[in-house]
Amino acid sequence: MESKVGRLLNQINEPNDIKKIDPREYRLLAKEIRQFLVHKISMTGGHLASNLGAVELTMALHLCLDFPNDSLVWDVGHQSYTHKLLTGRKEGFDTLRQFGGMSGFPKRSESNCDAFDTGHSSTSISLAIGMAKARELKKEKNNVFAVIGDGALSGGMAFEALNNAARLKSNLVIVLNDNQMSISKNVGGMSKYLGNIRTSTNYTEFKEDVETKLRKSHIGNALADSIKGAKDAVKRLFVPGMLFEDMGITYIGPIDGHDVKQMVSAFESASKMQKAVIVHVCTKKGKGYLPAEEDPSAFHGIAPFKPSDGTLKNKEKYLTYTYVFSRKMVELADKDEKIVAISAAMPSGTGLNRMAERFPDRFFDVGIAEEHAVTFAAGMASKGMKPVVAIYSTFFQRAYDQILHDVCIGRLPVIFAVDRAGLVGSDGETHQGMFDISYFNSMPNMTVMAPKNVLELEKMLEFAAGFDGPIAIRYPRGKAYTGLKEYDTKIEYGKSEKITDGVDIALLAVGSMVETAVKVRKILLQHGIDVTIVNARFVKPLDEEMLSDIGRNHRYIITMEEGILTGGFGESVSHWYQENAPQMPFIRNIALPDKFIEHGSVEMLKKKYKIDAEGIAEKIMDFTGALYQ
Ligand SMILES: Cc1ncc(C[n+]2csc(CCOP(=O)(O)OP(=O)(O)O)c2C)c(N)n1
Ligand SMILES: CC(=O)[C@@H](O)[C@H](O)COP(=O)(O)O
Ligand SMILES: [Mg+2]
Repeated sequence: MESKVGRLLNQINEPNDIKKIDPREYRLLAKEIRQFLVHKISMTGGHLASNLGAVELTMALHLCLDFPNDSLVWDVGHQSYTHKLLTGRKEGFDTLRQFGGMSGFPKRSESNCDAFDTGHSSTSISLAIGMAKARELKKEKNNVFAVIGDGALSGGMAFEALNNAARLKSNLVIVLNDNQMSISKNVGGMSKYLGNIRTSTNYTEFKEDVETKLRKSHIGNALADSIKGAKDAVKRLFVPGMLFEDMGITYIGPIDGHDVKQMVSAFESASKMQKAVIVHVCTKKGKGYLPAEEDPSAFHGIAPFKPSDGTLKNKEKYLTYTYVFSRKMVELADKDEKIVAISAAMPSGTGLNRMAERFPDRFFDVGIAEEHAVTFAAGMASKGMKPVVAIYSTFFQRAYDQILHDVCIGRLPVIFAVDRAGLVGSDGETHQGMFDISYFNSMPNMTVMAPKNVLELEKMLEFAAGFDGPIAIRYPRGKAYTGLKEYDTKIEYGKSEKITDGVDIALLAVGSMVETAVKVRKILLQHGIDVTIVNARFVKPLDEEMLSDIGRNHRYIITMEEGILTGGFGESVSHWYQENAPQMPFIRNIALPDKFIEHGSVEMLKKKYKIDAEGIAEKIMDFTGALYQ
């Protein structure tokens, strides 16, 4: 693959510049874009495969739309790289997903051609309906297009939106980018339906052909009308997209999503109809780069790699919490046949693929449907099963009410494996796992735990498997902590673990923050300050005996958590002392600020927000300054 910006891409520096390109050169332009994407993403990492698949689709959209007047909503937004390129953001690719650099998702702050900031799945149709309605009310004239993948179409919100879209009286074009893939293979009834459409006759051509030919022929209109009636009755047998048509949404397709000309003509026709129209385009995830075509899941979100063969540049192997979780799940499931596992379209991201291989009948991928995943688990738990729902912290946000209403009220034994809890890094503000402590903490009947290291994750999973009630275990992305192995006391409900005994200052740390607390202690020791470290283990319920003890023996109490301050562990601890301590200790809560955290490496972000060891030690010295000057 060549790395330089090609001749045609070089001519595209502003929105709508693509319209100046000679149509005979579209194929070459698509090639240049792919070369550019592979080259740049090989250096920064990013969502390669989805973007390679959407090159011609994005070109066709840009040929039909007028930016920034028209609105184009990208579902999830991970496939918007070509859109960024065609709207004058070539240079941004040097800093893609890096601290201070260009985001990997659409961002209105980055360009007025980005209609909405996205990151979570299945929102595009709702957003686009909202924009179309606003356009109607404001009596404006512009196009509103949504691009949704077949994976994102498995999400409940997308179905809710389709239900609503059928009532639109003005134009809305929903482009369904069907590559038969979510991150892994796409699953479910809708995916099967789309598969059937793909393999059926192209009725769009057929329908027009039959009617036009009849009306033009000497058979005449009367016969055409009567045949049309009969045809309507039988067409359900083989007409593609009839499900959408029956709902009141016009269906066009399936169309080759790598044929710019075909797509342009479909988009132009679709944009003339005063209603919602679905244009179904079929694409290949990873198109044009063999390693990504062969393994689109691996190249969905990829770390920097060698473009020559697609192998990762950083060969360092390290243990992750996800891996430890996946291994332990299989072990637990082996011992207890009531244990089942549920994933919302992320079997490999959560490590549940191991469970899927070992116990295919007890593993369920429900698609991008976090709300359904949780209530489905509640149903199983109500019948005596022990479901483990493994979802990233950021995506569990979707299922707040299902956890609260369907699981917690009935105290059902559902285990929530909260992966990617804490800062995740380069995906940025839509993906940071910083709210889960607060939302799980707010739920009655919920137990919330966080392991300090890999061994403790295993122990917590064992504990949870034998626990009768809702329980969440949160653990972070990336390299797992393997230190402090010697601290492995039995997990007891609501009990913390003392790591070191010091004087005056106690650090009460949650999960990943125990490792940081050990580092903070080292720094403080250099200043002659020895501190007590407590591994909280449980965020909820609080270890009241420990709090009472620590409160009696320490003047300063520092809580530490990798989550937002509001509603978090620190606030619970402060509140407990307020209510229970005869004399209030000085308390400082170390947590993430009440704001959305941008993209960048986790290390940099921790430094910026002063939740790294140095930052925390500095805060502690400031806070306790009077004592130690
Ligand atoms: C609510 C939510 N759950 C999970 C994800 C993780 N996720 C990002 S992209 C993706 C697959 C999307 O598949 P599709 O829409 O078909 O797009 P493709 O990558 O195939 O182009 C998933 C599961 C997410 N972004 N949002
Ligand atoms: C776009 C999206 O939501 C996912 O692809 C996400 O980026 C995956 O994150 P991990 O890399 O942590 O699995
Ligand atoms: Mg897809």
